Amino acid sequence: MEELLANRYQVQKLIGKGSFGSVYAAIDLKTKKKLAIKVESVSVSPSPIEKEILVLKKLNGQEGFPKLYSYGTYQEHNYIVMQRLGKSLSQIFKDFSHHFTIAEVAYLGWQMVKRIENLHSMEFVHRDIKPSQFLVKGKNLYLVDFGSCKSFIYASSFHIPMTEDIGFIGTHMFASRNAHFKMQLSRRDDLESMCYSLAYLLRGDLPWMESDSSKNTEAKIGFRKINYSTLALFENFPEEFSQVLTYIKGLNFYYCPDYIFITNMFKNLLEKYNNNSIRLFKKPKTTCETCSLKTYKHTDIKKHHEKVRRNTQKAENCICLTEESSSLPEFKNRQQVSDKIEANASEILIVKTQKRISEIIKDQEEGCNIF
Ligand SMILES: Nc1ncnc2c1ncn2[C@@H]1O[C@H](COP(=O)(O)OP(=O)(O)OP(=O)(O)O)[C@@H](O)[C@H]1O
Repeated sequence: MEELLANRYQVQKLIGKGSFGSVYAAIDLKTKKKLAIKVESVSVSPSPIEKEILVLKKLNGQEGFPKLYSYGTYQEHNYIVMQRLGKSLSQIFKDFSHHFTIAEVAYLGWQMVKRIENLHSMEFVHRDIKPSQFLVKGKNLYLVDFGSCKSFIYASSFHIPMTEDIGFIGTHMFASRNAHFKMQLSRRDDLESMCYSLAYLLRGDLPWMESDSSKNTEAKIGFRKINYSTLALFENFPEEFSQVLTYIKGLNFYYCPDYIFITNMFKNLLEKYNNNSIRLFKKPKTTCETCSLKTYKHTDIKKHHEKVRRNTQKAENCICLTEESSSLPEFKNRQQVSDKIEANASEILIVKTQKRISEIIKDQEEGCNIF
């Protein structure tokens, strides 16, 4: 990948890799805007990027979808220049040690339905809904990756027919049951995958995934998914989640889902559970396992350790080692200083005692009296 694309976009670093392409952070030298550039080889056919351009153009930067700035072909690669967004839900879920509250998942459900409804209103089905396709920026959730999209309307007003044997489309873990049957997918399937994404964010796993990856073939996962009951999937969680999935599972291939019904279910849940406790859009404080500071705000652990190292050096070089010391204005963590003093003091005591004992033994050997 060249560092300067189309004489305007300065490519900075790789931020994500998908099955077909790579996504780079970049900067527009003209406007100074922070951008993301998705790149894929021209040899990929049919080209997911071409489909993505078509969908992004139609979405036209609506709330919750990345803005499209430019696209083209450059040195055997197709590329899209778009708005740069933040972390994906799967990355944030990891940052929160795979634990979201019910209010957080209900909030995400509410936002996800809005995005999916919006995409459907443009006559596209996404066909690969999963947590990593939702990116956060500011207080908004964005839906990305439109390479698997399909228009479900043809000749201006006809719904595509329900055909079979179209091949598997999507991601095994989150795909709808119809996807495992290789059936043509419609609006209901995006919503089914959304429910599996929410189940994953509530539970931290999905029951059809085995730890032994050889057991996770498309057919085996499909079989387990079909036989797993909706109630069992959301056992121990508010019934609204299973009610939504039961409703979606009952939808006809051609049917326009009742998005308001689904949205209201999540809104009700938000009212029941404390919706002030949503942490998703704040930077998490994480427990650091490798050093003495309990929490850190830096998302970059290297930066965090560098700071701890600098602070520790200051403590070691300090002359006045008392907790109240005013000679350490820049050293914020006084507790750490006092812990260090205690550790140093007991070490000195041990050395002194050992020295004294060896002196006593020496004196005894030389026949001195000890009082
Ligand atoms: N606009 C963006 N801003 C910031 N990061 C992005 C953006 N678009 C995508 N990414 C990051 O790049 C990763 C890969 O992007 P994307 O999913 O679009 O690629 P893909 O090749 O279509 O992936 P796959 O086929 O595996 O779903 C995403 O998970 C996300 O972390």
